Amino acid sequence: MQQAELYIGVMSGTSLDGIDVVAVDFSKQQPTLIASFNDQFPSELHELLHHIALNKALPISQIGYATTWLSQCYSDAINHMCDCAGFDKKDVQAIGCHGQTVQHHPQPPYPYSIQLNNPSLIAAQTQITTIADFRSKDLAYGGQGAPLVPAFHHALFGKSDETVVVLNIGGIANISILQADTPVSGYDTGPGNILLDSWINHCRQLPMDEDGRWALTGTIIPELLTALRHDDYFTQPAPKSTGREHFNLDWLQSHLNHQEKPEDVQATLLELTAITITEPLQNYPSGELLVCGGGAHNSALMKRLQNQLPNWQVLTTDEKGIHSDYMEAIAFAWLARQCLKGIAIDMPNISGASRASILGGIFQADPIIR
Ligand SMILES: Nc1ncnc2c1ncn2[C@@H]1O[C@H](COP(=O)(O)OP(=O)(O)OP(=O)(O)O)[C@@H](O)[C@H]1O
Ligand SMILES: CC(=O)N[C@H]1[C@@H]2OC[C@@H](O2)[C@@H](O)[C@@H]1O[C@H](C)C(=O)O
Repeated sequence: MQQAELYIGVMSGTSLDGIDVVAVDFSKQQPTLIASFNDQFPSELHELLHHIALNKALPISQIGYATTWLSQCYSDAINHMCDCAGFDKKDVQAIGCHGQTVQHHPQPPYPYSIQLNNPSLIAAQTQITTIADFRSKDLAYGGQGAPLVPAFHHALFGKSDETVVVLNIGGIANISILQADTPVSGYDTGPGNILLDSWINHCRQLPMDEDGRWALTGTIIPELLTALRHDDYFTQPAPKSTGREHFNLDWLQSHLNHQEKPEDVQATLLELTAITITEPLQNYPSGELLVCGGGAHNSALMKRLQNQLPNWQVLTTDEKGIHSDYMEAIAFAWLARQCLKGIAIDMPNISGASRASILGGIFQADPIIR
């Protein structure tokens, strides 16, 4: 029997909705999800991370404290998943842990992308080699450092004659364009769930607009939609990447006259999200749009995507055998594997980096003391 090739992937994304952990076997043609676990952040940690991500004035000690607490949560989630799945941690080759992005600034002269993470703590608490800091090398070669998943989407789905676009709707939305005879490309289109979550949270203290139900009670405000679409990010050519430091509640409120009905603002945000995702795809006559990330559960948003791309087939990646909630975590398991094997990730057409490079830093597990 073929030996399993087990890796663990850990993702906590810009939505700040918690931690996804997966165990993946790469010994078969398609990665096989062996186990998964989703954990919420403790509410105090959630609030702290939110403050840091919004660049609110905080003593630096709070960043240290949040990093250790977060990494402890990652370790606990990994250990919990391994215990529940009942596999021996010695069989796991490595963990790929993205960390929590709190600032992403790929612009010169001093580009940086900050993910809170303590991979030494994770290696110590899990006794599994841990790989982290996946973005810095790409930034060092002049790339955006994001998005990284298009390389994985390519490895996963290959390229066919038909245009295939993989769309992740997380806090930020990003696309990967897979086309025969064309290098894989991909970039962040702009807001995914971030504005929808922020506005409903501000107005109704809810974490999300489930299935877009509140947005559906409102009416799109054309002037507001036009004003929001005027943001320079949307017309900027790729390579490009963005984050919460740009698209956030303050950004939205700077465009409001505060006479709007709140549900109309939500309807407008849903439309903005759908339009900015589909606009770049209007250049293709047809194709397959494979959606993953939490936004794939937003049925109102999914309907708008299909309406705006009438000649496309809009599906979730579940229909292609990859769990849409765990795509990013699976990608970090894959990135850990590529790093451990010393395989360079081909990013130039995606991030604008000057060369392909081996992404991630390795934090070794320690030998067993007898
Ligand atoms: N049933 C639902 N209806 C509407 N929205 C939903 C639903 N389920 C999940 N979501 C949205 O998905 C979000 C979480 O998505 P996901 O976990 O993919 O984000 P992330 O990984 O944090 O983001 P990123 O990919 O930007 O790093 C939630 O914050 C919520 O907005
Ligand atoms: C800097 C950062 O953390 N960016 C995230 C974010 O979330 C979605 C989008 O923006 C993407 O660019 C990226 O995450 C995925 C995992 C990526 O690098 O492909």
